[in-house]
Parts: sequence; structure tokens; C-alpha cells
Amino acid sequence: MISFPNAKINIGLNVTERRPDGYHNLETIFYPIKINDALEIIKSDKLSFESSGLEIPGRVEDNLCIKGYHLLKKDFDLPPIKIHLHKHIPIGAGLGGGSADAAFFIKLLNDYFSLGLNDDRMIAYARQLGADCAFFIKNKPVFAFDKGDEFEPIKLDLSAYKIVLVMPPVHVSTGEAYGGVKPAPVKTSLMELIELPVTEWKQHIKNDFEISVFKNHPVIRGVKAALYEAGAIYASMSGSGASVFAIFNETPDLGELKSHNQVFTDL
Ligand SMILES: C[C@](O)(CO)[C@H](O)COP(=O)(O)OP(=O)(O)OC[C@H]1O[C@@H](n2ccc(N)nc2=O)[C@H](O)[C@@H]1O
Ligand SMILES: Nc1ncnc2c1ncn2[C@@H]1O[C@H](COP(=O)(O)OP(=O)(O)OP(=O)(O)O)[C@@H](O)[C@H]1O
Repeated sequence: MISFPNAKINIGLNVTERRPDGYHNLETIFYPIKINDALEIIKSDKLSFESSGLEIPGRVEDNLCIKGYHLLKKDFDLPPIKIHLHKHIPIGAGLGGGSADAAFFIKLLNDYFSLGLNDDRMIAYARQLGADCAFFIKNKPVFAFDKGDEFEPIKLDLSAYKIVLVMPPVHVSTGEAYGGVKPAPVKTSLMELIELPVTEWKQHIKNDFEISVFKNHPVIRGVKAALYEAGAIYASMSGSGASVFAIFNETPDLGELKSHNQVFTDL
């Protein structure tokens, strides 16, 4: 059985406070986009994991799919499977690629072995694998709060616009990004700001990670500026970076940006 985990972008991200457990409370809007991995499972005589496409850093045991298998195996008598992941979603990009794989893997196991889990139970498992994972179970635009794993549904449809995503040749680790951020309470919640017309987002909606990440990686600031020069209505780094997305009325001419970065369109 195969599925196609997709990436997300964060439209606005406010880190509001440090939590006693070392994590941070935040508020953000998660919006799914059409950059996909391919994830396949088949029955086998032993548990195995292989990947193709982009190289995934770290040990196989730490891959979120393997972690997901062991998590569900505690509660279900799962037979061994062979997992194949074709990695296409850029890594260290703030696109939640690993988290999407984890959530889609739980959904695959649920379907393949008819485990009978509803969304809430799958969300409870996904949350244990990483803060971003839970979003990808329902995979619909939401306002997220707490660790980024509590949600309010929102009505947001950007399909009338052209969304472009630029991945510069740098990677930012999530830990590094949280290390540089100064938490602060918000004046107006993103839940309200997201209701503004897209043309007003530039004045009101920000990503708190940009200050320190841009300082350490000025090339990312440059990408955002170039996207505004190309006519973007709104542009922002996604999550903890390094990717930057932009919303346009018409398909832009990205000229120079294309020669130094990976560019995704039609998202
Ligand atoms: C930056 C975002 O992508 C925004 O959507 C997420 O907050 C990151 O979520 P994630 O990658 O699923 O994060 P996890 O794998 O759970 O945690 C990685 C590290 O990020 C930090 N972290 C993550 C989420 C959060 N609300 N507060 C944190 O401080 C912690 O240092 C943690 O050790
Ligand atoms: N299936 C997976 N795909 C990619 N990375 C994985 C996966 N499983 C575990 N990882 C580990 O997670 C790290 C970052 O993954 P990911 O691509 O989700 O980060 P990101 O782009 O910073 O996303 P975000 O911070 O938005 O969750 C990788 O360096 C890798 O070690």
C-alpha cells in the first residue's frame, strides 16, 4: 500500500512562551502544500526500512517511520513489514517533511492492517513522535497552538493564488531555530489576523524565527527580499526555515532565484 505525504507551510508563527518541559508554546497557521514524498509498506518476513531520493540524515532507527512502527507495535500485534520511503520534500526546510512521513505512516498502518483507529486516536499517537506530526493526520488548514499540536479548524483557501516555494542551499535545524528565539506574548492572535485580506498580511503577520535565522543565514533574508521584488503579495520563511514561500496573483518570473536555489511552483 502506498501514500504520498505532503509538506506544510506556516503562515505566521509566534513563539509565545517557554514551557517548563523545555518546549515552547506557539501559535501558527498550518497550510498543506503539494510537495510530496512517496511512502510504501508491504508485508515481509522482517522489519526493514529503505529510502531513495534525498539522503536522510541520521540513523535508520531514528527515522520517524520506524519510530511510528515501534510506537504502534506496543498496542497492536503488527506483523513485520518492509518500508520504502522516496524522499522528495527538502530536509531542514521548515516544511515538516519528516513529521508528514510519521503521520502518513500511522494512517497507512491503520488502513493496511484495519486497526480501526479514528483521527483522534491517530493524532494522540502522532503527537508522541513530534510536535508537527499531529497536524498531518487531518492535513487541513488549521490555527495551531500550545506546542503546535492543538488545533482550531479555519477556512483558508489560497487556490486562487500562485504559491511558490524557494529552498536556498542551507539547512536550519529546528533546535537551532528555537535556541535563537525570544518568546513574547502576542497582541492580536493569528486566528484573527488570518481573516485579513492577503494584501494586508505583509503588515501584520510575521514569523518570529526570521530575526535570528536571518542573522545566521543572510541568504534566506535575500530570498525573501527577492520574492517581494518579483511581486509577491506576501512572503515568509516557513516554520524554522530554511525554505521561504510566497503568494502571488500571477505566476512570477523568478529569473536569478532559480539558478541558485531549488524552486517549487504550482503548490
Ligand atoms: C518549527 C515548527 O516546524 C513549526 O511548525 C515546529 O514547531 C517544529 O516541530 P517538530 O519539528 O515536530 O518538533 P519536535 O521534533 O517535536 O521537536 C524538536 C525540537 O524543537 C523544539 N521545539 C519544538 C516544538 C515546540 N513547540 N517547541 C520547541 O521548543 C524542542 O527543542 C525540540 O527538542
Ligand atoms: N522520514 C524522515 N524524513 C526526513 N527527516 C527525518 C525523517 N525521520 C527522521 N528525520 C530526521 O528529522 C530531521 C529533520 O526533518 P524534517 O525534514 O521534518 O525537518 P524540517 O524541515 O526542519 O521540518 P520541521 O521543523 O518543519 O518539522 C532530519 O535531519 C532527520 O534526521
